[in-house]
Amino acid sequence: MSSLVESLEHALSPPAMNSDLLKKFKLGTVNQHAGPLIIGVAGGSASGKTSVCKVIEGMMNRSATVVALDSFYHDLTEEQKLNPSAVNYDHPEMFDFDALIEVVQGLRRGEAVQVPVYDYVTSSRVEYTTVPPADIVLIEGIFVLLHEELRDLFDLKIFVDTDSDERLARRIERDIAERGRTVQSVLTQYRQTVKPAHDDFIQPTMRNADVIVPRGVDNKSALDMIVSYLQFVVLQHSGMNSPAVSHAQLPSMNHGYNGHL
Ligand SMILES: Nc1ncnc2c1ncn2[C@@H]1O[C@H](COP(=O)(O)OP(=O)(O)O)[C@@H](O)[C@H]1O
Ligand SMILES: O=c1ccn([C@@H]2O[C@H](COP(=O)(O)O)[C@@H](O)[C@H]2O)c(=O)[nH]1
Repeated sequence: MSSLVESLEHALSPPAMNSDLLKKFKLGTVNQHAGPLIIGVAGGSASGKTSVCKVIEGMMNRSATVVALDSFYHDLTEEQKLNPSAVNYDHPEMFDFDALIEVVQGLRRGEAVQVPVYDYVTSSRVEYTTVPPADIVLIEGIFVLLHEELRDLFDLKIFVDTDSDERLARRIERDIAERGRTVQSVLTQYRQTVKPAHDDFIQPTMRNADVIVPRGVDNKSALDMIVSYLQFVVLQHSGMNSPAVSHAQLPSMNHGYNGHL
């Protein structure tokens, strides 16, 4: 145990892991509640939140599931429906946080939950899907570290920190390929709402994170450390080990992830 704590302390330079989390980790009190570990993953648009979640999900040797804040956009008003491309999708009031909190609480109780499926092309909820319970629940979205009640449900808070020029480049490619946009529409939306929201609401939530992951999935060391940490906490939580579990009992750092999705 102490060797793991020491290696985490040395490997993660501040502010990568905050001292509160390290303290809880040392005391073995990260996850005090029954049920799965709930992890919030925030970051700017196209920072790599979804990709980071998918990699963590794939590396865990326990069941894991990902729920996106974007599934919880409110329905557009009749007026907004007349011109959906003029809507500001980057304001916290656009989301139904209460519905997301209910879903997180259900998963925390070990229940299957109904989650909306959002269509970015039509900016609407198209159906619902059943998400089964899992040992690890990842909640990703631009504002997941902003909303206090939601934030308080997380056992670990991660912020994916990717340069804004790289995020814009990715957003242009992704939104044209997957979300029915043009270069011009992506640039206009970025200037009018995406960048201001990032500066005003999203970037400041980095201070609420326990762990900051620069460069997203390119940061293989950070993902290895997060997964080892989660395996350890799940083991501790499931009573398979005492808090004095030794480093040697930890799952291997090599989970077969080679840096590619
Ligand atoms: N490290 C990376 N290098 C290159 N492209 C990436 C990287 N991470 C994510 N992407 C791509 O960038 C886009 C946005 O990534 P995604 O994980 O969906 O971000 P977010 O969930 O933060 O919007 C996707 O098309 C994804 O394939
Ligand atoms: O109808 C919509 C809904 C959302 N958006 C944009 O999506 C991003 C958030 O998703 P990420 O996967 O985190 O990028 C947000 O910045 C909205 O601008 C949209 O364009 N249309």
